[in-house]
Amino acid sequence: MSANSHSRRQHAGDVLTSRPVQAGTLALIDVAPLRSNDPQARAAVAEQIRAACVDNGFFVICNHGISEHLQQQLFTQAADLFALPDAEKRLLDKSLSAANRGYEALGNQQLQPGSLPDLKEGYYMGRDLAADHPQVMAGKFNHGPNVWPAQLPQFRPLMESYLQQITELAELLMRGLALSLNLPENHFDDFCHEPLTTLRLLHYPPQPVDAAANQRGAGAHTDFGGLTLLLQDAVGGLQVWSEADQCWLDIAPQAGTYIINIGDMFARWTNDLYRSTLHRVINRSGRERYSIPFFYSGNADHRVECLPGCCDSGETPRYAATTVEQHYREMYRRTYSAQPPASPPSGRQATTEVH
Ligand SMILES: O=C(O)CCC(=O)C(=O)O
Ligand SMILES: [Fe+2]
Repeated sequence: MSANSHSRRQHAGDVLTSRPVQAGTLALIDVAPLRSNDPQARAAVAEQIRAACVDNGFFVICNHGISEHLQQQLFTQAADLFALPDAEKRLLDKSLSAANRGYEALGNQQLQPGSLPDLKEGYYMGRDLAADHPQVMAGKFNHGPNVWPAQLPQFRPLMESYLQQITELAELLMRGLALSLNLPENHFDDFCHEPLTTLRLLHYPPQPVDAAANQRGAGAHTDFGGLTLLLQDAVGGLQVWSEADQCWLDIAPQAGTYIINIGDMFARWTNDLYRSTLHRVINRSGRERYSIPFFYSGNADHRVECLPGCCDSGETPRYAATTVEQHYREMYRRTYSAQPPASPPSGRQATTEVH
C-alpha cells in the first residue's frame, strides 16, 4: 500500500457513518462486447471502464459468461467447507502450505491497523503448480500446489473449473483495461504471463451486537494486485469509501454479477489516475455472509512502474517502481504481522500494531 492510500485509510478508519446507495450507484458494464471482433464495440466498453476507474475504481459487470449455476455451487461448497469441525479445518491450515494455500482461521488477518483482527475465516486457492514447476523451484511468493478438502468430493472439480473460467475473464478485462488507457490491447501480456492468482472463499459470521467499534469483518484496505473480481452473496456488508462524500457507501448485492475493483498495481501504473479505493466489510445482517473474491495479481517478476503518459515529463511519479512479488511480500508482512492464534480468537483480543 502506498503512502497516499495509507493516510487515506487512516482518515477513513475514523469515519463511522455509512449510507446505503442504490444498486445502480456503481457503473454496470456489459462486458460481452469485449469478446466481439468489432473494435468499436470493444472500445465502447473500454470507455465505460475508464470512467469507472477514474471515478473510484469499482464497477459491476454483467454478461460475463460465468453461469449463475456454477456461482451457486461455489457458495454451497463454501458453506459446507466452513461448517466442517474445527479440528478438520485446522488439518488444512494454510500455515502448513509453503504457498499459503488452504484454510485461514477466524481473526488470522488484520487488514486495518488499529482494528481488531478481521472477523472472517477463509480458504485460499490459486494457480495450481507442481513442486517442480520453475516458479515454485525459484521460491516465488505464494506459488505452489493447492490443498483440497477430501471430505468434499465436489470441491476440487468445481474450484478447478471456476479457476479456469475466472482467470480467463480477468484476462479479458485486462485487455479492456489496456484499451481504456489508450494502450494496445496486449499491453499487459507480460503481466498476465504465468500470473499469481488467488481464489479466496470467505465466511463472515454475524457481527456481534456488542462488538467493539473497531471490530470489522474485513478492515479498510485497498487490494494489493491488479484486478479483483468479487462474487458476494445476497447478505450485503461491503462498503466502499467515497472520497467525494467522505463516507462509506453500502454496496447492495446484485445477483449473478461481479463487482470489479482495480488494485494497487493500477494506481502505480497510472500515478493514481485510476483509483485503488478503500473498502471494508461489516456484516451487520445477523446472518452468515459468504463471498468469493478472485485476485488477479500478475507475474511475480513483472516490474510495476508509472506508465508513459501517466506522468508529465519532469514530474516524479508518486510511487517508486516495484515488482509484483515485492509488493505482495510487503502487504502480507503488514496484514499478517499478528501471530496466528492457536485457537480462534474471541474477536475481542488485542492485536499487534502494524504500521
Ligand atoms: O468479502 C468481500 O465482499 C470483500 C473482501 C475483500 O475486500 C478482500 O478480500 O480483499
Ligand atoms: Fe478487498
